[in-house]
Amino acid sequence: MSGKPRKIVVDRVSKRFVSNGAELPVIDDVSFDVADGEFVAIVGPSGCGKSTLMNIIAGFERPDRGSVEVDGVEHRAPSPKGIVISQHGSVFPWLTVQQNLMFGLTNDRHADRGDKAALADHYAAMVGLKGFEAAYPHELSGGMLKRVELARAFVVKPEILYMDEPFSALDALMNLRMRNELLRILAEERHTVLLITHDVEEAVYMADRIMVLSPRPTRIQATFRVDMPHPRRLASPESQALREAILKELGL
Ligand SMILES: Nc1ncnc2c1ncn2[C@@H]1O[C@H](COP(=O)(O)OP(=O)(O)OP(=O)(O)O)[C@@H](O)[C@H]1O
Repeated sequence: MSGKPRKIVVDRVSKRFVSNGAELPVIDDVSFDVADGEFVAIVGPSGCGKSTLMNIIAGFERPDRGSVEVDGVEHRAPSPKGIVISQHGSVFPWLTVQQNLMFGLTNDRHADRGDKAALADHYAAMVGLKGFEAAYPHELSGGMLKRVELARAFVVKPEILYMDEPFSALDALMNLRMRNELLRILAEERHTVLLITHDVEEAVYMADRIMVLSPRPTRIQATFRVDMPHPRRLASPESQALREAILKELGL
């Protein structure tokens, strides 16, 4: 992270839930930084607390102890600097693709409706949805819907993208396409990305750094820096060695 400003600082975050009167410790003293423009992937065993950690970092959940800072300011609620893309999807079914993309654009930033529509169409084209601006979500495939979602996140130009298993509902081919789409957009527009995934190859293919979380209550078990240039080849000896090392950390 040499020289780059720190975008996100997670400092000694702990969290437990109380469920049926029993305490469930989920996050145990987790600290890490994310540099401005860095792509950090988080992998970990099922149920270890990845989504909880992401929710805390994105400001949707409060930690019991510790803090999260974004640009040096403590982050206690969701901020317009960041946008979440989750596996559940958040496209409005009653709006067209263009209307969905225009939804997050506030009036003060984008003078008139024509500007907003042009921006929406630009991002629709960017994710390969040119010609589908007037289509409704039910007229699109699952992969196209995911692309609407990606465009919807990018159109508001967030500084931080919080991605929680964003492509896990897609088939393998579409998953690969979306990874490349995302990398292409990131090469054009710099964003800081935090990605949660259970797919080790997805992390190896895209991230600058991969953190492996331990089983619950989760801690950072290992960190791997990925210095390979893009486009990466998952079949390369370097990628394979990294994948093996991460799987070993996960006990697989
Ligand atoms: N609001 C809540 N109240 C009580 N328990 C919760 C709550 N949210 C999460 N948990 C529990 O915390 C633990 C961690 O959940 P979390 O969703 O963060 O894990 P995860 O690593 O994202 O899981 P997965 O890999 O299966 O998506 C689980 O045991 C879950 O049941």
